[in-house]
Amino acid sequence: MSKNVLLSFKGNKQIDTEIKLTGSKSECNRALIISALSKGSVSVENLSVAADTVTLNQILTRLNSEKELADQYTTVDVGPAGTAMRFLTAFLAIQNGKFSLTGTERMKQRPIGILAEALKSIGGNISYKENEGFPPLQILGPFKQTDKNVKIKGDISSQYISALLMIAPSLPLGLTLEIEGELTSKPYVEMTLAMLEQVGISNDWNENTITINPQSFSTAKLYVEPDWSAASYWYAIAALADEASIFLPGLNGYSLQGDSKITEIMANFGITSQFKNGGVFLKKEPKIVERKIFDLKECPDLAQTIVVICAALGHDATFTGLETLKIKETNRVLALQTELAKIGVKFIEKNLSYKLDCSGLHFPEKITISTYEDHRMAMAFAPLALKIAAVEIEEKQVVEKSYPYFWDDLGKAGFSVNDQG
Ligand SMILES: O=C(O)C1=C[C@@H](OP(=O)(O)O)[C@@H](O)[C@H](O)C1
Ligand SMILES: C=C(OP(=O)(O)O)C(=O)O
Repeated sequence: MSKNVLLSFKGNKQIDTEIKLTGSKSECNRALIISALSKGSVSVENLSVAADTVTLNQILTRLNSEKELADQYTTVDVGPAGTAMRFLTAFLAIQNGKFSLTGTERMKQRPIGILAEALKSIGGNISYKENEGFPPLQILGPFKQTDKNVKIKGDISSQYISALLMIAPSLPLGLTLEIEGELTSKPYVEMTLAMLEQVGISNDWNENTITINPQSFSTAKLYVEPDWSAASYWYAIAALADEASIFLPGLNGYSLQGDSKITEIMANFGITSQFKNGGVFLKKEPKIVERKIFDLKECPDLAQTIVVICAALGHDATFTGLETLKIKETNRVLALQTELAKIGVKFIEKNLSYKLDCSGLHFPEKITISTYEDHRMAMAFAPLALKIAAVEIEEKQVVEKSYPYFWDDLGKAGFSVNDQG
């Protein structure tokens, strides 16, 4: 099977297309955990085809059918899915079985200690099977809650907090979570609370403390919106094309997803977003880009998209709020630095901010982009095919994590997409 894909865009760089995006993996993975905790009273509509969601769904379905085997060890492998790892750590901690929770080699380098220790502090029986603070984990039930108060650092990953919030209503004492330090990726915590509210779970968020009392889930349907992080690549395509008119059905202006901020960010680049006919229309208007500073603390998954857009447009800029990028699917800072160097662009780290220096920007005839097991490296660099005659993206299957039909959709929009050895 071919591993790489070669992209090009022949003729005028005009994009006129309609792309139906799959559901948000963040919303789906919350919906699946909430549905499992609700013991069936909550159902999910518009499930994503993202591999991270398919994996979590399969795991939860299997766990449900194996309940009677509570004395045996169950190995649960989340692959590269960060949300599945974090959400399942909390979910499994309150089940009756014995679990070994693991993932890819990269997952074993992504920290879990903050969440595991928080769960241990309220009665969870969790230990590290290899390295202290990292997966794989051994998780043993049954769970006996010993405390309702948890302190948790907020600046490493918001997923730890979301994981705890989702189990909170099912705990005999509920939970009072005190977030220490600055909260990163805050819209994802708001998404968790909003989805819990949709199924009848109330919360009290006061400054840095969130309380959820023991409550039962109402009978409800959670509807999953298409993925705004995936939409960001279409904004990038619009930004790099000469002309663009793109319709993305199903997206709306009142999203739970923080990455919907892409509409606002891309307005700076002349890409307008008009919500009508049940979706969003992107149009490219002539515009001189003036914005020089981008703070992406609330939308870290947009970082690669926006950095590559700026680089390709030769737009020097400063980025902040990227502290968590080094512990995602790959060290995204290093990956960006290495790949941007191939077009002469520097991404310089200085005092918690990053300067993009495009003074050496050049477009070679052909470029090959490494993806480091990171779907967003592949998708963020693919739009460069509107500027460079041939763009080869390595390990094309990485996109499956969140957007399996990405290459097909590029083909639909007029890119030529050819498998390479
Ligand atoms: O809760 C979620 O669904 C996510 C939260 C974010 O992670 P961090 O909170 O670790 O930044 C984001 O990067 C990830 O893709 C999905
Ligand atoms: C960081 C991401 O995912 P996760 O943390 O869920 O692996 C992502 O999708 O960009």
